[in-house]
Amino acid sequence: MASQVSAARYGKDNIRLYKVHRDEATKTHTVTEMTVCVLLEGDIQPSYTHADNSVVVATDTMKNTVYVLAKQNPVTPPELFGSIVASHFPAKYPHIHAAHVKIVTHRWTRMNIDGKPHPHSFLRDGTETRNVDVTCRRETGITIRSGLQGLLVLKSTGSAFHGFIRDEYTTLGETRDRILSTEVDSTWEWNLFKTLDDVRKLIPNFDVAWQKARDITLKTFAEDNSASVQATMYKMADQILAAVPQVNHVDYSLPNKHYFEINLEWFNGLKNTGKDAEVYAPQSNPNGLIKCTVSRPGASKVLSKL
Ligand SMILES: O=c1[nH]c(=O)c2[nH]c(=O)[nH]c2[nH]1
Repeated sequence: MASQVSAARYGKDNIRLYKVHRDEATKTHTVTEMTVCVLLEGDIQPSYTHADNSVVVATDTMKNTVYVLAKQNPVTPPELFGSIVASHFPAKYPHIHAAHVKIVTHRWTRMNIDGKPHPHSFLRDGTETRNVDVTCRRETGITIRSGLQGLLVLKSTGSAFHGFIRDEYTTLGETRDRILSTEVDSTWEWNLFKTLDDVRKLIPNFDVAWQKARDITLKTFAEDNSASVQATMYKMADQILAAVPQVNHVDYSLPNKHYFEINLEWFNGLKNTGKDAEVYAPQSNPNGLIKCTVSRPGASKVLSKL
């Protein structure tokens, strides 16, 4: 049977990278730590079907390339560095048509010591990451999806859930006051960039967009009198579209991390439900999982990436 390879990409995952910037004038260091994945696409089928390695850029070469490009270029904002790495491969190798680069940037937040920012000491203040997914296709250009992931939040009131379908399968009670907790995964997709120079023109906008998305997420989470995860996440996405004109699509994926009331009536009639609830049981699983893509009116349809 002459079966064909109908889709293929390959590359190096979990490339770990750290870069320091030393400001000689102020003797201040700034550090960046990231994990990079590079996957290539192109005329590589013979490597699968005929054991022909003459078409193979070794994944080890890809790793080396990432380190060289990190030395020669800024690694921030990650949207720019991702675009530099992704553009390199189709430019360098004629048979490679597209490169996919994912960058996860880990937090190293400057320490405050005796009330002053320390010049070279940092702490990991949470598992939240700033992410980019960049694809460079020789034919079309550069697509960038930016995001933040792993931002764990909780509110102890200001959240309700009622009016949902009640039928013979339903046991959940209606609630006008519940705990709401989630781990935010938010993504915003930039309009297509034709060239790397077009990406460079937007350099300041990438950090601003990340900050706005994060601020909007936190403020809306805190202040919205939530009717549901669905309604609150739509408000977040809608505001990001308003705040960042070059973005047409915003995705959220939010687990609903449940906190169950515990009935303690059995212990001498101890009241711990409804308005008396104070001690709860946080649940690991199962959890709700609520996703959406929100698009600017008139924006071209995206294939669902949910
Ligand atoms: O905000 C919520 N949305 C749901 O769809 C849902 N379903 C559920 O059981 N609890 C919740 N909460």
